[in-house]
Amino acid sequence: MERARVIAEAAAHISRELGAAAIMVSGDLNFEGIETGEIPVYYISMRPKSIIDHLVATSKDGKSPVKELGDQLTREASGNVEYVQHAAAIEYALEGPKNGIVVGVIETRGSSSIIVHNLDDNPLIKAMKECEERVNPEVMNAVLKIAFDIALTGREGKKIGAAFIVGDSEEVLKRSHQIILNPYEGHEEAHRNILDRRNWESIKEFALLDGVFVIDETGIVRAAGRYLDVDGKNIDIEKGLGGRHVSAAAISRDTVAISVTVSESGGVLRVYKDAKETICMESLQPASRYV
Ligand SMILES: Nc1ncnc2c1ncn2[C@@H]1O[C@H](COP(=O)(O)OP(=O)(O)OP(=O)(O)O)[C@@H](O)[C@H]1O
Repeated sequence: MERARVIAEAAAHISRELGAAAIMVSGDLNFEGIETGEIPVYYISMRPKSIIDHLVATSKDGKSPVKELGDQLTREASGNVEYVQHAAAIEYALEGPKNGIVVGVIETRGSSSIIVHNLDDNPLIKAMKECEERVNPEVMNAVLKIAFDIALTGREGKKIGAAFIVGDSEEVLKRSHQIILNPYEGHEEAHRNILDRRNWESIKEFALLDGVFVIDETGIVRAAGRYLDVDGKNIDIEKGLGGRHVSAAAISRDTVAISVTVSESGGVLRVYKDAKETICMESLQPASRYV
């Protein structure tokens, strides 16, 4: 039997035995005709760039070829685990499995890996769940979906950035002002509710404006085009990030709001809580589901 088939059969067997919630596949593997016991198979998109960078960061410091190969395999294995964690967290935020085991199958030209991953131990999912303790999970979920979409597709073919400050909205409004007229002012709540998908297009449109979105605990957009009047001193975030990220982190220190940002430059989604970056993810194309 060809290698890919053997790997797919083995992954399906492991998944059935462990009662997995999903199989996540990357690479040229065909599950047609393989008994998966109704476990859904997701085809995930390419590895995020950060993981590829990590993989190719080989150190050539005079190590023996065997040690070099060992290091390369370790990097490859940890890169694959990170890749499955990342893809599973994105599917968690979209409509994918919420808990249990996910079996990841990564097929590259040189190697095949089967990774058994417990979603309960996924650091990104844990961080999302911690946010959900503070903000209505449905509201958090809607914000993440919109943010992923903005990170992935931008607007009119251009990459754009955005920031959503979610929860504790009275305090956030007190610590901010409009830089342009608030496009949500005076509109009925039904048209400002982030839980209603029909309002998502206009939210994405207003993401083009300068400033942040302020969203209350029930999902009502209180304002867009809002400037955060916060003190960015002593905010310890990744070097190279500017005003959008510093102010988003600072407002999460000064209030109990959660900040979700999308960077214009790299399409990276970050979440700040209590001034700390708790999530940093490159956007990936949503997986396509096979079963
Ligand atoms: N204090 C603030 N409050 C609200 N919005 C802000 C604030 N500072 C900056 N912004 C918004 O962020 C945009 C980008 O600013 P800047 O490039 O300094 O941030 P950044 O963190 O580097 O973001 P990106 O990675 O997306 O470029 C500004 O055009 C503005 O819309």
